[in-house]
Amino acid sequence: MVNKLSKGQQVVYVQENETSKETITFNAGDYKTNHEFHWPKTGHVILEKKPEERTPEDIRIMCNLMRGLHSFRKYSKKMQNLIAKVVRYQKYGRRRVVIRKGHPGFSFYFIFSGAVCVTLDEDEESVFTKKEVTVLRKGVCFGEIALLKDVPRMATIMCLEDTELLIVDKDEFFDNGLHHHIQEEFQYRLKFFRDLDIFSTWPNDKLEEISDMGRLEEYHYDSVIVKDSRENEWLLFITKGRCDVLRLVDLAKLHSAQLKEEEAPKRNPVTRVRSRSNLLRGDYPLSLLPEGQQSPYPWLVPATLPERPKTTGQISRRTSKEDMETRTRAENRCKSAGLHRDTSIHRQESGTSTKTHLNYVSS
Ligand SMILES: Nc1ncnc2c1ncn2[C@@H]1O[C@@H]2COP(=O)(O)O[C@H]2[C@H]1O
Repeated sequence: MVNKLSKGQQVVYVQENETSKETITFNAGDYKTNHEFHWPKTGHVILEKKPEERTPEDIRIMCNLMRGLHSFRKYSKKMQNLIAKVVRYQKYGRRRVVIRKGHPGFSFYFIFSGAVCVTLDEDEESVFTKKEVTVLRKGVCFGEIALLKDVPRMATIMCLEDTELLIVDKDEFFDNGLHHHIQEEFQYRLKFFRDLDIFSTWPNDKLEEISDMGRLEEYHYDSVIVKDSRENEWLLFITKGRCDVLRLVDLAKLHSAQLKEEEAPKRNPVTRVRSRSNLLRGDYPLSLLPEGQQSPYPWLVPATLPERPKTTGQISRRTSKEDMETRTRAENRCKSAGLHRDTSIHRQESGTSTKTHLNYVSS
């Protein structure tokens, strides 16, 4: 059963109940608020009570509040009720260390608001100077490894801003069977790695080690996974879906293009265009060549390109269709002249889903 609500000028269709099999006919993400909610007063009142004093109504309210956290939603209804019964609240300020690497583990955490950083470094302050760091935000849970494996904490977790955490302590974690769900996720990751050819010669304990340190993340269509791979400290494995690897090079800055141009000033009728536009400080990006304009590199003949696959990520997001075609033509001209490409695209796939699931391993 689908309900119709009006939202300003738009009409929004929503599922009436959780068990309905109807698919939503709009992208829920378009309506997501950017406002981050803090733990409300009603929640504080409930969490001040001891677990045994919390009423069914309290549990219902708690579950509603926690269902905004995707790691909480993964649990069954029954398990959600159990978590809501035993969870406690704690707020940490910026720079506070929640977990320190090497210490024993006593609790498991859900982030309700704010952001924390994961670091394997001895000096946790490095998170404020490193370019690329692992940040965990609202909805993510952490602190499961030390509890499950009965080992010291694998990493230090430090708050990047004021952060609200909902905490399940070790005894409740096991008494309520929370570890089963997490163990299943561990098994899934380990099996994934074991089935990969590149790890076929790895011993089990090493595979388990990288699998434990891995994270499973989910990305929606058209979202950027890594902005700059040179700054990235992770090895990424696609477990489901597909993504493009894009390389952007600013043609206007290409030294080799400049050299070619300087080598053939007489043959190059487009020097005119350059001085007229005065845009480019010496370089002439082929992508800016107007349609019908004679090429500055007459030996380059534009060829018809086979249709390119639709790309996700920055290029398709930033450029219009025309922009994309111009870019592709330019790229082709460069390629046939042995110059640099302005973009290079490698498609990486696993399955055909529009969502991409990644298994991360820190390098
Ligand atoms: N590489 C990582 N990326 C994100 N989180 C991690 C990473 N390694 C460890 N963690 C989390 O940080 C927590 C530190 O305490 P635990 O080892 O108990 O559990 C760990 C995981 O939940």
